[in-house]
Amino acid sequence: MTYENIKIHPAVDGGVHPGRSGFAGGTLRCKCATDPVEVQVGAQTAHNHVCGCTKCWKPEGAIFSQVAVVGRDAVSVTKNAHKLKVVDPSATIQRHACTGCGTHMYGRIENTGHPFYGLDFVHTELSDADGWSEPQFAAFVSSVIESGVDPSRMDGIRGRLKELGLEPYDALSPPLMDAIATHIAKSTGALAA
Ligand SMILES: N[C@@H](CCC(=O)N[C@@H](CSCO)C(=O)NCC(=O)O)C(=O)O
Ligand SMILES: [Zn+2]
Ligand SMILES: [Zn+2]
Repeated sequence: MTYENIKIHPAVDGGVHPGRSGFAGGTLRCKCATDPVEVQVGAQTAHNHVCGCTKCWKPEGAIFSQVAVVGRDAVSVTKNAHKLKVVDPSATIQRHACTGCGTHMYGRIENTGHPFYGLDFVHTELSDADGWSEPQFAAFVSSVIESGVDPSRMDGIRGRLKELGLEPYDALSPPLMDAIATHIAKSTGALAA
């Protein structure tokens, strides 16, 4: 059985396109027809994934976002920074969105104690460069229901994700969840630092 007609995200619906080793970054551009915000990302991304959570930015019609991380030092706003505003200042990931078109340009963690402090979250489909790291798994899959996806569609959605090689998880992937737990255990003293 094929689940080919189930749409996940435009970047993967035709099959996952592999990244290129040696790729060193590019420019993300928002969707505004005039004065778009531009963000320079000066490195290859890591841990790219599709995310079903309600907080990550999705292109029109998509039920998943595509989101990767990159060192915050590699990220700089190069055009129209004045259009950016943090979507939810109380969130762990401070998503800087364009007030003109709503596109999230980068998400930053300001809590220095957070396991992922130092990494920014970016949507590399906002760049026309070819070579960004490809998505490796699907995170927060059950959360698409929170955006209004009918629960009866979940078997098909998980089937399609598996067909694409994007193993579905209802949180982050096991290695990332283990990294978070290790960080917490070291900060509480349950594990030696
Ligand atoms: N069911 C919730 C889940 C939201 C959530 O925890 N999202 C994750 C993943 S975002 C990128 O992978 C997270 O880490 N969020 C922290 C934050 O958003 O600040 C929902 O769907 O809303
Ligand atoms: Zn914009
Ligand atoms: Zn998310």
